[in-house]
Amino acid sequence: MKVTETKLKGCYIIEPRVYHDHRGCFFESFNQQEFEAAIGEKVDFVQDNQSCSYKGVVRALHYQVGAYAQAKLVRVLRGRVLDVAVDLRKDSPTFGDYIAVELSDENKKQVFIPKGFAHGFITLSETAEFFYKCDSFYQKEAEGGVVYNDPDINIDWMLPKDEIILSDRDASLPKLKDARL
Ligand SMILES: Cc1cn([C@H]2C[C@H](O)[C@@H](COP(=O)(O)OP(=O)(O)O[C@H]3O[C@@H](C)C(=O)[C@@H](O)[C@H]3O)O2)c(=O)[nH]c1=O
Repeated sequence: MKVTETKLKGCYIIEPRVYHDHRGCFFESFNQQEFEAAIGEKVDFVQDNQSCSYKGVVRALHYQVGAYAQAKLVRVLRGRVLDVAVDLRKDSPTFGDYIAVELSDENKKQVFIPKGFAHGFITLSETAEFFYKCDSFYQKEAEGGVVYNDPDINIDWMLPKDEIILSDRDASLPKLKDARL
C-alpha cells in the first residue's frame, strides 16, 4: 500500500498493492492496522455507503457538522469519477482549497478525507459505483453543503455545465461564504 499526503494536511491518496495472476487480481481494500500506521491516527469506521451514478452526476459538496463530522475513505468499485475534497477547517492555512483525484476501477486509488472537509465527485464514465467508509453515522440534521460551482472554490469538474446532473438539494446549496460550518 502506497500512501501519499496531499497538499491538504491530513488528506491522503492510498494506492493498494494489487496482486495479478491468471485468475485475475487480489488486493486488500482496507487493512485497519496498516491504514492507521500510515496516516498516524486511529480511525473507527462505523458505516459503509455505496451509490451508483450516471455520467455527469455530481454529488457535492457534502459534510456533516459538529459532533457528527465524518472522516471518509472513498473509492470506486466500477467506472471512473473525479473525486474532490475541500478544506473547510476554519483555522487551516489551506481553508477553501481543494484537491481533485481521478478514482477508477482500474487505478484502484482511494482518498482519505478527514473531518472538517467537504466531499463530492462527478461521474466521468457512463455509470459508476462509488463506495466509502465513514467514521460517524449519517445524521440528517447535521448535514451541511456547499454548492459545487462556487466561484470562490472554482472546481474544474471536467464536463460542460449542460451535462451536469444534480439533486434538487445539491442545486440549491449555499456558497462557501454562506455555508453552515
Ligand atoms: C448520505 C446518506 C443518505 N441517506 C439517504 C438520504 C436520502 O434519502 C438518500 C440519498 O441521499 P443523498 O442525496 O444525500 O446522497 P448523496 O448525494 O450520495 O450523499 C453523499 O454524497 C457524498 C458525496 C458524500 O460525501 C456523502 O457523505 C453523502 O453526503 O439516502 C441515508 O439513508 N444514509 C446516508 O448516510
